[in-house]
Amino acid sequence: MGLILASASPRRQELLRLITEDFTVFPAAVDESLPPVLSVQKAAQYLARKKALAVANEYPNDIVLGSDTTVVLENAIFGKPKTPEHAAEMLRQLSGKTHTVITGVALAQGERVSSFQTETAVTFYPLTEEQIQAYLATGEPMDKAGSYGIQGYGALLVQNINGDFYSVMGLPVAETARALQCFCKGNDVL
Ligand SMILES: Cc1cn([C@H]2C[C@H](O)[C@@H](COP(=O)(O)OP(=O)(O)OP(=O)(O)O)O2)c(=O)[nH]c1=O
Repeated sequence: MGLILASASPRRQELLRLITEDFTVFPAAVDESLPPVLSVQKAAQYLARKKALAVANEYPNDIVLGSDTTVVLENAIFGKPKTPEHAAEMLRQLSGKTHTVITGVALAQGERVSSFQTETAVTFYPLTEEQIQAYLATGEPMDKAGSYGIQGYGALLVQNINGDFYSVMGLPVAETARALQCFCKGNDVL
């Protein structure tokens, strides 16, 4: 029995390595559309479970970790930008406000699945159009929820966080380590 990370995210791979080097990567290819009745607060955990179960179905003997990070502002989900202008528009909306980054984490083995989510409040400085364009020019926004990376140049946008930095980056490392221990003992994670 091994551990599989069902993620194409290089950040998640980097963060999981803080827990263990002994895992393989098998990105989950799932439809990330959301049921209309699902609240935005539950979307990240819903998608984390969907990713983990999709890969667990392929590898029923292994433990599979799936995760999803969403940026939520005023009850709207900001996913990964489709174009640079879409990214700029997200950053204009996030400017000077506090949003919530929700990261869902799911562990699955066969049909067994257990999950949790963490929420971090992130406050942006008010951003000028010049700052937004300069950040876009780094290329960093394009593969990240909310069009920013707190671990990179995006650090310059952030005035304050309240919660887990690593959860914003893509994986709440300490909680995931403890969840893995619980799951491996046959218990639910939280
Ligand atoms: C908010 C924020 C997100 N991100 C990244 C983490 C995730 O890679 C991405 C959120 O998109 P996700 O859909 O959660 O993950 P992904 O598509 O990159 O990978 P996979 O679905 O295969 O697991 O945004 C950062 O790197 N830094 C940040 O500050």
